[in-house]
Amino acid sequence: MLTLRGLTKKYGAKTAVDDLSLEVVPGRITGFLGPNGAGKSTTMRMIMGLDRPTRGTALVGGKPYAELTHPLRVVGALLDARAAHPRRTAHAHLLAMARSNGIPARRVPEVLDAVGLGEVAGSRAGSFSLGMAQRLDIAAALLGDPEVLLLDEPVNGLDPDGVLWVRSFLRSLAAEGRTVFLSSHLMSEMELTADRLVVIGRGRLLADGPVADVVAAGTRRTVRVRGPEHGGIALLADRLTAQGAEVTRPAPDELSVSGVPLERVGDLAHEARVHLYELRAVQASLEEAYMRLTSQSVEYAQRRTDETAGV
Ligand SMILES: Nc1ncnc2c1ncn2[C@@H]1O[C@H](COP(=O)(O)OP(=O)(O)OP(=O)(O)O)[C@@H](O)[C@H]1O
Repeated sequence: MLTLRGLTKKYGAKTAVDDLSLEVVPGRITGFLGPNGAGKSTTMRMIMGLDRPTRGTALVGGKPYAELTHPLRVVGALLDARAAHPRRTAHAHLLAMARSNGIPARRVPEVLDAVGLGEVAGSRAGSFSLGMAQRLDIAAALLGDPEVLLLDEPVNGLDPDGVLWVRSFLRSLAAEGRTVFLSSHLMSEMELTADRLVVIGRGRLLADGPVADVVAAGTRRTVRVRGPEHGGIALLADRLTAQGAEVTRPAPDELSVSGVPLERVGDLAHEARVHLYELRAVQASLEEAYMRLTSQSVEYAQRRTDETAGV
């Protein structure tokens, strides 16, 4: 369990993390989303005792990190990619970590096998591909068999096989009852991986809950309608607008309707004697919800404009 209470970090006049309170529960993968500069890394650093909060607390398994007797046995983290020295073998890297943290040496082959690196234990970390290096960093995080795992952008730069492996491995760790907290910019990946989501913007909490709830809260339901291009669809658009619906016409035979339930759209079409070819509720994506939730919180508005221009 990870508990943040009123967690705040100021750098001079800049508030990087602003009164953040949340609980990250065991047995689930909780995704940590936010635009650049939202405060994700600062939050993770405070949890790991690498940065001191200006106010508030971050508790890991009920205690601040600094008060943990054997921190690696409580929380494992992947904050910087390629943490191992390139000349060290995977085995030697983990053994050094185990020794300096009072962890039995037998854990080293165990975690190497768990991440699928057992056969290359004697190879130098510098010869590893990005995917293998990522597995080694995850093995290091698992060394103390911790109940809490913290991962900052764990699939950054990985190929599809690597992404799939990380996703299923994290799922198995959550299924063992561990608390898995991971940040990512890849919203589509979060939608597939996370059970719960915490969204922040400008250091403040914007949403916290199951993925489906966050999507529902961040988007408006839309109804897609297709009908006869000439006459019918325009008539229906007028009727819908008169009922207070927000209507756009993405194609000559198509309407996108919000603010009116799907059933009402069907009834209005019937009353207006407009034949419909299609009437369906459009499933909003996490991406859409995220853009809406964070639209007021991006640090560099130009960056968001650039990002969306290509969509
Ligand atoms: N050491 C520091 N000194 C001053 N300002 C800092 C420092 N570290 C972070 N900040 C600022 O705090 C804010 C939050 O930064 P942080 O790196 O936590 O965001 P993030 O959500 O991890 O962003 P990204 O996704 O870009 O890594 C930013 O405005 C950043 O410029």
